[in-house]
Amino acid sequence: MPDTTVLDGIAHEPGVAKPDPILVADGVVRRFGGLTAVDVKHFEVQRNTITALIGPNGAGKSTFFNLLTSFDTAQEGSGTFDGDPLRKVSPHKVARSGMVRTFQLTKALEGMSVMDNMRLGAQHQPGESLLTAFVPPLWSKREREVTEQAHDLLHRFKLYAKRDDSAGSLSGGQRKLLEMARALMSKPKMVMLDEPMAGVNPALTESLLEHIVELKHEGMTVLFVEHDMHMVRRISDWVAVMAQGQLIAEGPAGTVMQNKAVQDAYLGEHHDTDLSEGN
Ligand SMILES: Nc1ncnc2c1ncn2[C@@H]1O[C@H](COP(=O)(O)OP(=O)(O)OP(=O)(O)O)[C@@H](O)[C@H]1O
Repeated sequence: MPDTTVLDGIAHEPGVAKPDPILVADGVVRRFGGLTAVDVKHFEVQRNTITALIGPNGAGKSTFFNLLTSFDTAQEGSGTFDGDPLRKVSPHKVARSGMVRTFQLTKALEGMSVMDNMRLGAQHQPGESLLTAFVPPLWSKREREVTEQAHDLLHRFKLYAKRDDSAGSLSGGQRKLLEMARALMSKPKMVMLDEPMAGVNPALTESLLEHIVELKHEGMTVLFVEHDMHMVRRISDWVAVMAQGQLIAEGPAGTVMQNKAVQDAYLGEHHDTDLSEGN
């Protein structure tokens, strides 16, 4: 079982240091023309915990998430993942180093079968090399391993019966499950989830929550961006709040949602989000 009590003694302050951070960002600035979308002085994600990144619309969450996953490049700043520098590394290299993010299914992926989507997810595994691709005996062994791993994950995510269906035929919730299952094909240390609950009907919500908690129990670290406060409260060990590009609060869900700066940020820009206990 992961030991999340390690966060118990940590100050509830933005940018606070953690005992064993797997991801560290320092002085990250991203501007679009005259607009500073992200200006985060310091941010650490504790290993083997579930951390939520929340904030009102336009706070800079997606931009920061893209920077952390190397899908975008900051004008200033640096970061490390598991001790290695993050800057100017391609997303594929990041995946190989053990950090993976989920993607919404694009049109091209929707046209492919569930199983082919899973195979694509295996492309950037740490052990993969050009040699494997060009030596047929190695290739077929690898192919068998990938198929086996995909079948295991599809069973676990209750998508096995759909393995030959096109990904585009799946329901909103099943797509989210496939996005997660596909990400796990790369055997990551850290999983970055972009709004895992968006478009998921209540029937599958519970199952998705359980799968995310399970990732932590298997030793992975999870960072997710989410608007659904109910989910944030249910599964997060730690919550980081952004507003106007900056990190304005950090701490356990209950604490940050009581924070005056957080309540003001939401009241100012996102009237339909209820931060109260009932949510
Ligand atoms: N490619 C871009 N070009 C110009 N401005 C951008 C770009 N991407 C983001 N922005 C701006 O940067 C700011 C932060 O946007 P971002 O999407 O990161 O916020 P967010 O917190 O993820 O919002 P939401 O919760 O609504 O998705 C916004 O003002 C947005 O308009």
